[in-house]
Parts: sequence; C-alpha cells; structure tokens
Amino acid sequence: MSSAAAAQNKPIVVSSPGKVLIAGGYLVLDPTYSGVVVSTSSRFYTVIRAGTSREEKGSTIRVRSPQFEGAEWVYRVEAEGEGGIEVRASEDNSSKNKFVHLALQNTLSFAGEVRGVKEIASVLSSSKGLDITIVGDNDFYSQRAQLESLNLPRSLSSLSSLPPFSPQKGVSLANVHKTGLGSSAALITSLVSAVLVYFGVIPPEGLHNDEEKRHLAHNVSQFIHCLAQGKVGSGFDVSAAVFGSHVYTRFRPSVLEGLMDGDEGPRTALLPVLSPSNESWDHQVRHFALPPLTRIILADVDAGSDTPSLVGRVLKWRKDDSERANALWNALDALNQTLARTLLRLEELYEDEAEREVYVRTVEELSELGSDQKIREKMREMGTLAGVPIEPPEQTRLLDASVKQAGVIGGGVPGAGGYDAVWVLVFDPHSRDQGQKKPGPAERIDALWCNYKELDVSPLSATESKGKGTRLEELVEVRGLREVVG
Ligand SMILES: Nc1ncnc2c1ncn2[C@@H]1O[C@H](COP(=O)(O)OP(=O)(O)O)[C@@H](O)[C@H]1O
Ligand SMILES: C[C@@](O)(CCOP(=O)(O)OP(=O)(O)O)CC(=O)O
Repeated sequence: MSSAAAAQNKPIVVSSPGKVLIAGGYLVLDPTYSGVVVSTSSRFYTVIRAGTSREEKGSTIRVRSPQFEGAEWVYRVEAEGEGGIEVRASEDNSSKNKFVHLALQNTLSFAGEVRGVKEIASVLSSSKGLDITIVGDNDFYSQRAQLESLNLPRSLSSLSSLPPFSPQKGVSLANVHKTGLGSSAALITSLVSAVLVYFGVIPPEGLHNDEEKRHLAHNVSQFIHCLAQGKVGSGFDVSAAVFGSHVYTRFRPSVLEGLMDGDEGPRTALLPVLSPSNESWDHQVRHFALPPLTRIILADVDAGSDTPSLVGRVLKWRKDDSERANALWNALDALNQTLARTLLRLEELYEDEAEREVYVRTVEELSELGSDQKIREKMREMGTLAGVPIEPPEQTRLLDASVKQAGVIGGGVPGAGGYDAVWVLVFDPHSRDQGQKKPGPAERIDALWCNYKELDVSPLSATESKGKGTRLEELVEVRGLREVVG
C-alpha cells in the first residue's frame, strides 16, 4: 500500500477551523466583491483509523460522532474495477447523515480516479475497513444547557472550565442548536482532507506546504459541501476551513454546474473539474489576519434567523432596485476593503522590529478609547431598503452597548446578520504576558454580555486561528481528543 499513513496503521487526524464573516455579507455572493473572513480557533477534527471488519467482499466504514446520541453510521463500500466505487448506507443505521455519506462517496470516487480503484480497494482491505470519528469543538454547538446544568454563568471563564468536546447530553445531531461557526463546512473539509491524506491523494505534509494540494482539498470540499447543501453558495465558509483567515473572492458557480445533478452526486468524472489546474476555478484567497494584541470575541444570541430567506430577500431587492443597490454595495465594499487594509497595516507595523514598541504602546492607549462604526450603518441601510432585519434594533442596542466599552475596535453582525450572533474586535494589550492581568476590554465585554437582559447572549470561547486553515494533527497533542475517540 503506497499510502504511508495507512501502511503504518497510524491514525490520521485532520482539523479544520470554523469561520466568521466580519465584512462582506451578501456582497461576497457576487465575484465582483469580496469578504473578510476570520477563521476560528474552534475546529472540527476527523480521526481515521484502520477498521476491524473481516469481509470477503467489499469493506465497511464506521463513522461516529460521540458528542451526540445515536450518531453512528455504517457504510458498505464496494470498489471494483470498471464499476467505480459505491458507498451505501447500512439499512441498520438509525439515522441518515447526508453530509457524511456524500463526503465519503465523492471523496472515495475522486481518490479512485486519481490513484485507481484497485489501489483504493487494496488500502481498504488491508486496513480492514475504516473507523472514523468526527468531533467539533464546544463552540460549534450551544453550551447553554450544559452551563445551566452546572449552575455556571454564561461567561468566557465558565466556558473554559468545560471539558473539551463536551457531549450534548440527550441531544441528537438533528436537534442540536448550532452557533453559526459553519459546522458543516468545517466538518466536510476535515473529513474530505483526512480521506484524501489516508488514501495517499495528498501527502500528509502537503496540507501545510503545497499550495496545489491545498487547492485540491478546497475544490473537492467545496464541491461536496455544495452538493450536500443542494446549492452553490459563495463558499467563503469552506474556503476559511481550508485556508484560514483571508479576504475571499468567490469562484464562478458555473465551474460546478456539470457536477451538481443527481441526489447522490455525479456519475461523470470528477478529476477534470476538481483538479487545481482547471482554470475555471477563479476564486481568490488574499492574506488577512487580525492585528497582534487584538482579540475577536463572538457571541451566540439565542434568537435565530434563517440565512437562506434573508439572502433570497436581499438578492430580490438588489434585482428590483439595482441602481440604488449597486451604489450601496460599492460604498459598502469600499468600507470593507478599507477595514481589511487598515487591520493589515497594523499587522505590518507589528512585524517591523523598529515599530513594535510604538505599536504596543499605542494599543495600550487605544484600549482605553472608543470606536467608529460606518460599516454597520451601511448594513442597516441595506436592511431597511431590502425590508430585511440585517441588524435588527435589538442587535443594534447590544452592539452599541458593546462598542461603547473602552478598547473596542469595532463589531457587527457576522455573515448574513439577523438575530443569531454578534462579533466584536477588542484591543488585548496584555495577551503577550501570560498570567497577568488587570481587567481589559475583553473582560468588560464578557461582563456586559453576562449581565445583558434584552437578549440572551452567550459568548463563544473562540479566538482567531493563526493555524492557516486545515492541518494535520497528532492525536495525543489535541487536548481531550484521544479520550473522546476511545
Ligand atoms: N459532529 C458532527 N458529526 C457528523 N455530522 C455533523 C456534525 N456536525 C454537523 N454535521 C453535519 O452537518 C449538518 C449541518 O449542516 P448545516 O445545517 O448546513 O450546518 P451549518 O449551518 O452549521 O453549516 C448536519 O446535518 C450533519 O449532517
Ligand atoms: C449572506 C452570505 O453572504 C453570508 C452568510 O454568512 P453566515 O455566516 O450568516 O452563514 P451561515 O453559516 O449559513 O449562517 C451568504 C453566503 O456568502 O453564502
């Protein structure tokens, strides 16, 4: 077996981060504009180990999500010469997982095209099938019930006291309360990338140092995520899961058109479309990172919004009132790009040894001052014109109270907006010195949200991931992972 990982029987562990679109909601659906997406320290992990099944014909893949009740799915794989690769859900499964099933079917088909169906069959058979475990960091799912049962306030310090990969007691995957970090994109990306590594399509180090292989992981994950969602969205969430924080310009949806037919995925060859050398993939990924000595703080607000319906209404307004909409989008885009440039400029200053001390002192001073909020103003204007609650009044009041705190750089409703989440960026002057500290902007926000009455606000523990997207992990080095995988 030429896949080194599979040959050594060593578990393959791949993680992918969640996302927050801090600027460019709606605009990012159009390739003319771009969005600023921050990847989160909260990640999805896929662990692939050799299985234990002894079968004459075909192989079994067992997938488990131990954080949930009844979340185990068994698939039979038949991989035979001309017939290609067929992944079938066992009839004994107590639930379906369309995302996982489509990911396995299409990633294995893709691997079969690259390495040959025989090779995939041989890896599967010498591994005795596969045992796959998928877990997401606590932030992907609401921890309200867990905190309540422990009598803990909804604060950052309570969250840090929860065990990693906390089980969602008594909750099935279908009923879980998601927090908007993009669980399905992070899940698909980590699962697809782990399978590609396991079967030797991507060498393990390729996820870190080979741009072409990273684009390959992107194209396959992007396609499968679109297939599972039944539509081609902007794809910023999958892009963040693969590449980490960046300024994202979407691909033209036509690249995937030929592959989107059929519920179970296409019957045509995947490689010509998904190959990184296919020039129809025209997405752009430009460097972005939040500045040093700042911290993003996210909150899940317990009053959801339905993103597809917001999107439908905004796009209809853009069509009906195109002149005004385009003028507004151009103005908003200019502000979004200025935000990205300004934050990047701060990063450059910090990188410059000669400027660093000035930068640090300035952050210390700014952490006692207030902020400016032009992007929010324009987003609200768009909401009013389109008749859509992009930043509803309750969220406006929460954000106004938050950005009024000393040391807050800015904030907003992420992505499509609505009622379900907010983000703020604060100066974090003491993040360099461990073990400090006098209360700073992050603590002020934490206290404000914890005592907030009008909305039920629950912070997330995530900060920005500097880990550059999808990465290979060592099982024993991820806190709590070995225990949860069993
Ligand atoms: N821990 C998990 N294990 C397995 N599948 C998961 C897990 N978390 C999410 N999923 C899959 O992702 C789907 C959720 O997708 P979606 O509703 O698009 O969520 P999101 O908006 O968070 O991306 C679930 O139905 C399930 O198929
Ligand atoms: C409107 C959008 O541009 C951004 C939506 O971002 P969200 O972060 O709100 O999305 P969900 O994860 O689906 O809740 C639509 C898109 O780009 O696909």
